[in-house]
Amino acid sequence: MTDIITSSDAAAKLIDGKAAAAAVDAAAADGARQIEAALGRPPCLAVVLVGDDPASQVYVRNKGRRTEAAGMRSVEHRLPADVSQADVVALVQALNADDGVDGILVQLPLPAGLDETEVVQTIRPDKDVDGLTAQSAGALVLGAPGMRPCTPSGSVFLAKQALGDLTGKSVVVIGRSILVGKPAALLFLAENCTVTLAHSRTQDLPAVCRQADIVIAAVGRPNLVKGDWIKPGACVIDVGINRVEGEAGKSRLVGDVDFDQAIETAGFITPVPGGVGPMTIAMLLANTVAAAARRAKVSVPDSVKDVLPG
Ligand SMILES: Nc1nc2c(c(=O)[nH]1)N[C@@H](CN(C=O)c1ccc(C(=O)N[C@@H](CCC(=O)O)C(=O)O)cc1)CN2
Repeated sequence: MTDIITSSDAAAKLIDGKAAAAAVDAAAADGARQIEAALGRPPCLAVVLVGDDPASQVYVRNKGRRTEAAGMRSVEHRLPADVSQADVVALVQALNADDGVDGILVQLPLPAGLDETEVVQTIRPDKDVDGLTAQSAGALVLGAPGMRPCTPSGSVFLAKQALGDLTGKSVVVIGRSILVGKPAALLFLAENCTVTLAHSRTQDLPAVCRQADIVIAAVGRPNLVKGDWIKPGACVIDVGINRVEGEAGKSRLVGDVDFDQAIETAGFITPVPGGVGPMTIAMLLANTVAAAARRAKVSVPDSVKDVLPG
């Protein structure tokens, strides 16, 4: 297995999200084999893509490929951007009722005009492999079993690879989205961290960040977090994926953290691309195996339990 933590020429070690995702994909594949042996069929993930957003098309294609590579069944439903709200809801209801489907994911964002909240809340909680329904969010708040959102779960996994037990660590999460910031704060709290949830109205954000052992940057603002915002030796998990104009008119991806600065101060840092991004799909595969197991009332395979947050 490729190392997940590797050294760099600068102060910080790199957290290799691709290597970590490969390890989680392998754990999901192992779990999928066990589910297939128990049920006579592999776990099945249904993905709904509405419209033709180029990035969403890439993510959905990659989800399908990696689901199948892990030995699971992948079903894709594509709807045009001008589909009605009622038709999207009806498709989700049909997938809810389909006993052969274990997990349902609606790729976000939905095109303007569609009510994202209503669509997501239509997903049956036991098939909510994205962890975004009110029931999943409530279970996270309560510390009860349930599906956890994929990118925050991936962030916890990477932080544990770097630091081991996270108990007592001070964590600053920048960004309060439902997809990443809020669930990330709760997941790190569940790891016994002391969590600050910072956002665009936080006063003196650099000073708030400087006291963190772990910084989770999830605001969608390219290079917002500067090197002198980072406590020496801290672990920096960059969730931002921002496309910016690069040299010769070519676009390139950068995170929310100024990587070239932060790598000189941090102890550990995720790159963009190749950091948290690949973990999002890896955790989706692990959630799909867990959903299939729980629906069939068989134990969640240990390989999958080991990679999901506690
Ligand atoms: N229903 C959901 N929608 C969206 C989610 C989600 O978790 N559930 N997250 C993002 C998109 N996303 C998965 O859906 C996702 C984003 C990024 C990556 C990834 O591997 N990124 C690569 C770079 C890819 C590129 O070149 O563009 C990386 O960071 O290395 C995977 C999945 C929003 N929507």
